[in-house]
Order: sequence, then C-alpha cells, then structure tokens
Amino acid sequence: MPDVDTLLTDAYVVRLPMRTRFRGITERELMVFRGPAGWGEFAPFLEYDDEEAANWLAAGIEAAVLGPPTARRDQVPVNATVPAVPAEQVAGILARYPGARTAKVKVAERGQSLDDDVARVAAARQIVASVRIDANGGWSVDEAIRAIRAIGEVEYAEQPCATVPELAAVRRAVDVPIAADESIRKADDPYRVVAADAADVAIVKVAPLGGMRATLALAESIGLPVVVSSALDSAVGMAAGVAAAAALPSLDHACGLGTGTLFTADVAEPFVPTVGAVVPRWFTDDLDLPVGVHAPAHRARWWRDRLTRCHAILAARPRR
Ligand SMILES: O=C(O)CCC(=O)C1=CC=C[C@@H](O)[C@@H]1C(=O)O
Ligand SMILES: [Mg+2]
Repeated sequence: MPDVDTLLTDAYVVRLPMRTRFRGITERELMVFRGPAGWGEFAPFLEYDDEEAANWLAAGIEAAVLGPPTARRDQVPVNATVPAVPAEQVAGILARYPGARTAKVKVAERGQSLDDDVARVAAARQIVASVRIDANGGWSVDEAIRAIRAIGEVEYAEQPCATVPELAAVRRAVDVPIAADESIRKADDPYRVVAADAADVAIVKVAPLGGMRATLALAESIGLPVVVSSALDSAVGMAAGVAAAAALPSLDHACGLGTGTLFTADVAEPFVPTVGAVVPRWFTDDLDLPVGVHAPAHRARWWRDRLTRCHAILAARPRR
C-alpha cells in the first residue's frame, strides 16, 4: 500500500453538481488521486464513519495501484436510474439513457406517498420494457408487501426493508424477486442474506466492498446473480464499476452504472450509456484530471484528513 504522502501528492477534492436531488444530496463531494496504474477514487458519503470509509479507500488504492482486472466483455448493459421525482419528470430522465431497456425507480422516499411511487413506476413502464424499484430500506414489512402489490410486476424490488429478517419476510409474502443492496454493502456479513433466504439478487458496489477484485470474489462466492451498481461515483469510480462488471464470468441483469448522467459536470468524460450500455475504459496515469470542479480549500483539507485516518485504519487491518 502506498504511504499517505504518496497518495496525497496528486490528489484532488471535487464537488460535482447534480441535475436532480438523489439520495438527499444535490452535490457530490469526493476525492480522486493518481497512481501508477491510473486514477482512483475515494468517495465515501459524508456521513460515513472512518471504519466504513476505509473500505472505499481500499477500492481507490486498488484502482490506482493495480488497475482493472481482465475484461470478459466489451460492453456492460446499464439501467436508467430514476430518482424520486414527480411522474411527469420521468420521461425527461429516461431520455438521457438512449436504448436502456431497464429503469430503476426510487420509491419509499420520505415525505412522499405510495400513490407517488405507483405513478412514477407507471410512467417508467410506459417507456422501458422492464422496471425495478429501490426502496433503500424505507418500508416496514407490512408497508413493503402492500406497496409491492400496489406497484405490480417488476424485475425485482431492491432493499424494500432495512434488515435481513425483514427482507426474508417480504420475500416469502410476495411474488416479485427481492434484491439486497444495503444488506450486502453495509453488512458485517454479506452472506447472511443467503443464509436467511432473504434475496434473489445481490447488488454489489465496488467502493463499499473494497475494490473490483473483492467485488468479483464476492460475486463468485455468494451464489446469487449480481448487479454491479454505482455508488454515485465520478467517472473515475465508475471506470472501476464498469471494469468489475466487464470482468464477471456471467452477467444476467443490466447494471446500475449509468449514474454519470445525474451530474452536470464530472472529473473526466463521463460514462454515458448509448444503446443501453457503457463501454469499459480506464483513466490512465498520463491523463491530467480533474477538469474544473474543485471543491473549496476547507473541504479539501477535510478530505485529506479523512483519507489520512482511513489509511491508518487500512494499515492496521490484517492482510487478507
Ligand atoms: O443502481 C442504480 O441504478 C444507480 C445507483 C444507485 O441507485 C445508488 C447509488 C448510490 C447510493 C444509493 O443510494 C443508490 C442505491 O441504493 O442503489
Ligand atoms: Mg440500492
């Protein structure tokens, strides 16, 4: 592992403006740094503690030091991502994903009603062949069962409730497949969803899982079909997500790697889906990034301190 000074030599803190509020934010702050194998990203959400954030640093270091694993496909199908917007805005959002056959629609947003969810999903269904929903754990078991029945057929319902036993209870009660996201990326033991029969699909995200190779290892061992999804990454983090998806032995579902379209500016040329897919590419160390999206100096200091603390956590962890 490179030492902190080396990592911080060519490190930049950026603030990416977003088109639509997503996950409660309208700007995405993160750090990118250059290493011998190219650019890596350090982008834990601001509220994450250092222990959790350290996994994200491991992923950034892997990208910058080792680069991508060997690709097995030259494009990765992606879903459109529809934030919890009013139904009238859905068509405009889907227009940014030409050729996408699948849309993931956010539901269970605080302050909104089930009618809002039903209307948003219906609007998406008029445009794409397949819709999946993501509640981010926002429903109780009863609410989830009621909502899933009201919404009707979907490809899957992602994280309808917060806990693994709740996911299992919903899964027993409804016909639609259940996908686990937070129960994998924020869990001490991602395999609990399997032991509890709580999910049909595993959502895997490179940064919280500690890197592309860790993601591939989990995908291989978890025994569920996987969907590689972004963590609202910049183009640099997205390159790692796309590389992991491209390296999977099998990929049956569209991946959540089209979120570059949610930003109005990025650190580099974003991964924009055309014909429903993105093409793997890598930001090598000869490229000068980022392009004009720097965060204010006090935020840069905050991120450098955070990276330093997370680096110490990684250094103290037993090597796997
Ligand atoms: O999966 C997608 O279509 C895009 C990624 C996405 O939805 C997310 C990215 C980052 C944070 C999460 O709240 C969210 C998710 O829950 O999957
Ligand atoms: Mg999710």
